[in-house]
Amino acid sequence: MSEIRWIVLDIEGTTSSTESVHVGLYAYARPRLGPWIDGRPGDPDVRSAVAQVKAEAGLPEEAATAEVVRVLHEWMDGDVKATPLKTLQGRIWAEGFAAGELTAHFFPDVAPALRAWHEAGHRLAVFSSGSVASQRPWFRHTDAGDLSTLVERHFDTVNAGPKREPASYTRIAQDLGEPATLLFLSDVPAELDAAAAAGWRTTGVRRPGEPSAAADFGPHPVVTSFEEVRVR
Ligand SMILES: CSCCC(=O)C(=O)COP(=O)(O)O
Ligand SMILES: [Mg+2]
Repeated sequence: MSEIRWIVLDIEGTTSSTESVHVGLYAYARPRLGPWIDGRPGDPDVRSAVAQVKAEAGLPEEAATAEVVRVLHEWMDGDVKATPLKTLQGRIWAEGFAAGELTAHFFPDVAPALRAWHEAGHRLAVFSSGSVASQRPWFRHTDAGDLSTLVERHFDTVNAGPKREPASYTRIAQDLGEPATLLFLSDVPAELDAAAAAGWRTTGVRRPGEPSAAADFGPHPVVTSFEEVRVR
């Protein structure tokens, strides 16, 4: 079997608790979305994200910010991983981290494992629905110290594609290397299925108390902690 060169990490439910994302980050973004959008009328990324929200939600182009925010809130309530929502959330969170108002939660086994894997020569990347703009500060401002220097590459639904589609993993492999040398860790079986279909190695992360505790991981190896992940 090929040596594992890159370990690619999902965030929510894998490195970090779902509660910390939903209660910590989502609650931070929720009241800020409207004023934040209205405060950046000339920002091309914000304009593009707002236009995408309207298109995806079937709103007219002239819809008011309040209508857009209503859709964004609905998506957050359903944890819909819509790219324009992730773009807007990510920019707001990045400011929150920079201002010292947010700290990222990591499960206690994660930071020691990342340091050990890095020390052993494995390279680390992230593939999350959370935007790259939010992934970077998430790993920099953590309750386990600054982990950002361990992570060399960041992928999201913009630069790689949807996480449940094999083509996204093929795209990442074109960047990182031979699929059989890439290991993806995730709490979502459909994401692991997509990675495996692209030739990647996979491990399901079933953490007690997380939504994945009841998931069926099918043929994928399963761990409950990063201490159990086989990287050989
Ligand atoms: C930088 S943390 C943002 C987390 C987030 O918004 C998200 O949707 C996480 O989804 P994942 O693909 O990591 O399960
Ligand atoms: Mg996840």
